[in-house]
Amino acid sequence: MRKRMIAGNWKMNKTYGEGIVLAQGLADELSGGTGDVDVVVCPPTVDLKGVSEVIAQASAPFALGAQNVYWEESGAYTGETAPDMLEAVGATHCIIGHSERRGYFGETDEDVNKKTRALMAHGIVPISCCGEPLEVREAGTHVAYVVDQIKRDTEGLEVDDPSAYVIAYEPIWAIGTGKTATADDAQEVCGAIRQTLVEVFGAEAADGIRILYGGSAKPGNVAGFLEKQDVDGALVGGASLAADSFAAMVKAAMA
Ligand SMILES: O=C[C@H](O)COP(=O)(O)O
Repeated sequence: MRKRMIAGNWKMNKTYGEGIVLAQGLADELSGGTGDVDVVVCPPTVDLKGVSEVIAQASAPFALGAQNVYWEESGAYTGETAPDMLEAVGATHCIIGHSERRGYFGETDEDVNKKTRALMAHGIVPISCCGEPLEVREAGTHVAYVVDQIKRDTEGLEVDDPSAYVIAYEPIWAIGTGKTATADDAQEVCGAIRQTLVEVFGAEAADGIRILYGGSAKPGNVAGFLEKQDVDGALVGGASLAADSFAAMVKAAMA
């Protein structure tokens, strides 16, 4: 049985002080616990340490995730962050391959593959994103597009603990647009991702890997996605920027 996961991607929002306030608000909202749901918040890099302290001080029932990582251990890579730097501030998860990083910063499937290996070597859970642009969806080739992405992103990988590797399917046309995929749209692609994971890792591992949906997910629509067989949670952007809406999504996942 896969444990549901609700992950919040703050993207490039919230200064240090604002991040502390949001994390504290979320700790208050979720003080009753999150039941059998894994909750992760992914603030900007400079906010990680502060949010980590809020989690520790408030015994908050959520984990800390980063939004990016570099695969080298250290060295002359200006502006980058190594896996052990994330570990040192308490990050246990890390988003990689988000379409915004792919689109604006040229991140490739090869990069995603290297980042996955680096994170896994440090025991940090990758939340590895995939998803098709609008023109691919309109051409009706979205399933093949995402399956190819998954095959490249996972090439040569070994997954010892399926619960420590997470995929997020985010159709690019649904991100921050208010235009949501239907739950059936999500299931179509998430089902194909699961099938691909069976081919890549075998049935047992594939059955334990969580697949999240992301793209204008909100308190009002998240339950519909979670009803689907191969959708195990949500990667939330805009609705994770307010404690009450994000907490409402966690509570919907607990129901
Ligand atoms: O990482 C999160 C996704 O890009 C979804 O963002 P959104 O919920 O604002 O559409």
